[in-house]
Amino acid sequence: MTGQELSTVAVSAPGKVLLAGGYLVLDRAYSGLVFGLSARINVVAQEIATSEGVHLNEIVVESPQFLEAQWRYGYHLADQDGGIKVTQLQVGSRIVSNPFVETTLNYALTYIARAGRYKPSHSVKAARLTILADNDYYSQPTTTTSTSEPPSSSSETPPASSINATRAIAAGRFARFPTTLSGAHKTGLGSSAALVTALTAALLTHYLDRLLFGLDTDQGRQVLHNLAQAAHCAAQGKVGSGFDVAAAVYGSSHYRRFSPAILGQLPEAGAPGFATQLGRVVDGKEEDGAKWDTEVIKDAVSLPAGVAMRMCDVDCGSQTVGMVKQVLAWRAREPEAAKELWDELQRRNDALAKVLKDGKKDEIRGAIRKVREYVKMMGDKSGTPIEPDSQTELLDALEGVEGVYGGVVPGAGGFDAVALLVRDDKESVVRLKEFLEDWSREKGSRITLMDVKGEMEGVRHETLDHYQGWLREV
Ligand SMILES: Nc1ncnc2c1ncn2[C@@H]1O[C@H](COP(=O)(O)OP(=O)(O)OP(=O)(O)O)[C@@H](O)[C@H]1O
Ligand SMILES: C[C@@](O)(CCOP(=O)(O)O)CC(=O)O
Repeated sequence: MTGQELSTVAVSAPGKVLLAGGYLVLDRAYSGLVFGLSARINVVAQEIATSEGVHLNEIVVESPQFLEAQWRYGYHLADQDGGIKVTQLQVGSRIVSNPFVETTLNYALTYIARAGRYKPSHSVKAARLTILADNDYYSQPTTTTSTSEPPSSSSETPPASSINATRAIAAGRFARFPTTLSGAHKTGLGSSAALVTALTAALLTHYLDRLLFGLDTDQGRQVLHNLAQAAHCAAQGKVGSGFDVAAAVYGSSHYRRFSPAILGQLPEAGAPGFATQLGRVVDGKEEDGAKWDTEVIKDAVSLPAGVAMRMCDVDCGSQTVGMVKQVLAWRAREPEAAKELWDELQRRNDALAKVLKDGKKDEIRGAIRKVREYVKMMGDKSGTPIEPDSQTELLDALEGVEGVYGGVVPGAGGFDAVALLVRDDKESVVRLKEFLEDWSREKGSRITLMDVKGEMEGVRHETLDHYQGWLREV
């Protein structure tokens, strides 16, 4: 595996929205209606060329849209089957960590070294990974300029650091932000899950022979899903429902989570036995006791012709932390009442999915109202602002806009977003934008229609022409 040149590859994975099934989907007894989004995180993997006989143990990851967004890592083979472990190297005067990138490298390189039978760790060749995120992942500042030049591909400093502007440059597909990544305002489209998935897919495709891994095979997508779920859970320090990673891999689907126990036995990256255990979990073989029970039914989800799923960013500054804890605490306190509510809400969510799947446009509004009634009840009973009154008022008023079938607070709910089902034509979008401008003015808030739309497709290969000007020569 050491001699040949590795090809440059580009992949992208979509963001997510959980249209129905928030909280329920945490429990395998229930499920969620998940949409993938047109906003994608793209990753390009390139080999870093070295002079003959020189071994460079370095993986460079960068997000040229942001300031100080370059992460460089050395790597070595950890003792006692601990897998490949990366160590962040200092760039400039300080180290800014990126736990999602670092954990993904530990997990993906460990799996690759094992599957590709790389013996010494330096036979994993040096690589550069460039991350480019579609604009809707982060709120754009109110003012944007209209001239956008991607940075020079030969520049040695991270390209975005040469930008002194105080505004994002958003004219192209990929905006350049005048901030660091931590200073950017996320819109909640699942950037970390799409990033972990796209980065894992790029690494697997770049390093492994096509006979060992193919993104377009069921088996390949399963390996990617399992590996990305494991890395994402480790990076975020908890095992969530995983609907965001499933959306990044498979796109829109009816999703039932995996049993959390599947990841329970996995040692920390670098710890003794990590490599073998990770391989066992990711390959998911029944005879190894590692069978995944995730259910992803793509056929169960679609939108009627002429209907689009759109998202609004509600930028009113208030965020509620600990909502999941609060809802689950109520469920534990009042299991019977909660079960009744969960069961009925599941029926209503399924009814909405069926109306959409069957293309019954005239039943969308009624089905959404029924879902919202129970989501509101879940919030009231648990004392959690899942559909807070300000969002209820907005969603009710939106029903009065011609072309809007209805909308919900997606995912965990709260103050920061609504997802709408709308007629997919220009006139409806113009009316919707005008309505949101008037509403924002009246309420002293800022609600914007994002460009992003619901989309069926999951992870995919891309051609390099999308990234012209953003890639360095290596
Ligand atoms: N463009 C990017 N480049 C590099 N890392 C990124 C990028 N976008 C996101 N990340 C990583 O993902 C983290 C954000 O993950 P987090 O789970 O907080 O947000 P999210 O997935 O967008 O949110 P939500 O789950 O609410 O949709 C960042 O701190 C960074 O580690
Ligand atoms: C509350 C929950 O069910 C959904 C959270 O969705 P979101 O991050 O708000 O899009 C949590 C989960 O599924 O991991």
